[in-house]
Amino acid sequence: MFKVTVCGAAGGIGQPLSLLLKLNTDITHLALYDIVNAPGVAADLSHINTPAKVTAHLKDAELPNALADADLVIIPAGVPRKPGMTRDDLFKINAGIIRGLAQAAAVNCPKAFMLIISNPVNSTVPIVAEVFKAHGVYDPRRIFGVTTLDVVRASRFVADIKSSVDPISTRVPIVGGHSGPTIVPLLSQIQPPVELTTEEIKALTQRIQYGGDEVVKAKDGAGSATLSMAQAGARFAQAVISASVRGTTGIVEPSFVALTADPKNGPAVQGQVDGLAHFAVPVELGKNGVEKIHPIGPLSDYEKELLSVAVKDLKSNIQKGVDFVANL
Ligand SMILES: NC(=O)c1ccc[n+]([C@@H]2O[C@H](COP(=O)([O-])OP(=O)(O)OC[C@H]3O[C@@H](n4cnc5c(N)ncnc54)[C@H](O)[C@@H]3O)[C@@H](O)[C@H]2O)c1
Ligand SMILES: O=C(O)C[C@H](O)C(=O)O
Repeated sequence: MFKVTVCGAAGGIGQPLSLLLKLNTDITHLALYDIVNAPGVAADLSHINTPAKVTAHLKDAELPNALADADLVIIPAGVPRKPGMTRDDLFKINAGIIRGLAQAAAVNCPKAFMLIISNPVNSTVPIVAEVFKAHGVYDPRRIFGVTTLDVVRASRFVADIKSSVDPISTRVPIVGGHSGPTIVPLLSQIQPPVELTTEEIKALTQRIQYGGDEVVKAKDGAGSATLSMAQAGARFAQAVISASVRGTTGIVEPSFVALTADPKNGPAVQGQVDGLAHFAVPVELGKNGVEKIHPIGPLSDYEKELLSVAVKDLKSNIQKGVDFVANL
């Protein structure tokens, strides 16, 4: 039995993400929550002949039912960017939405894996962590900021300029956070290795850091990435589910997590990033969520510069989330 709840299930990400989750045969119950249109999405998906039972949960009164006994909660609820906006501009609206959903999750499914997609991820993940702390149910191994889209894009963008590169199997480690300069691609560590010139490294780094803006611009006011995000979110959910339900070992995915999630290796990363509480790192998944935080590895001088810029922004983004919960 494995119940997944999608909060924001009727949205641009929520609908294709729920479709991909309905196709996941490890899921036995898919609960779809939104403040609009959840019944329509649920009725539609419930006709697909896969095992998951689909239930609809509309508006506040249905939130406890949606979350009750969930094993995994994935949250793409909230507003997306329009051209000219930064992800941080979304804080004003999304912080309150995430806080409310986290409060309900802390009460109704305190042991669930929490996968946060809503922006600004650098602040919304600390909000969820602080709410869980306030309820006395915090387990840093179970709260994840979904940064998978950055690595999905990065492998595709490398393949765009190197025709011999397989975009499916090529892995580009990305550390830091999920917004412009906090996204730090480690192109010196691509696996399998790819030879890149200094110009190619700079151009690729810029494109990976601002990949989200490409979509926002192309959608021209109609939102941000939804379909690629749904694929990335389903991939990350599958990774967490495979490690926890099937006990599959050796699954490594990037995620924005608390460095305390791995008391053995987290402090080593912390030493490199000036005491940040949260950081996007390659994470090895296990039965309880974060099993191991992988080291950042040796960085080129260029990557070290990028990292020092990222750390400054991250510090204030994280503090903003922490303060939002503290100043209730
Ligand atoms: N982490 C990432 O890589 C990544 C990628 C793309 C988008 N995003 C973010 O995901 C979020 C959603 O994007 P979208 O394009 O799906 O937006 P959208 O507007 O299409 O959908 C958002 C959905 O959330 C619902 N919603 C609003 N308040 C809610 C609440 N209190 N409870 C439950 N549902 C609520 C809305 O009704 C809507 O259906 C945005 O914040 C966006 O910036 C993150
Ligand atoms: O760019 C955005 O605002 C959405 C998302 O964070 C993305 O990276 O596509």
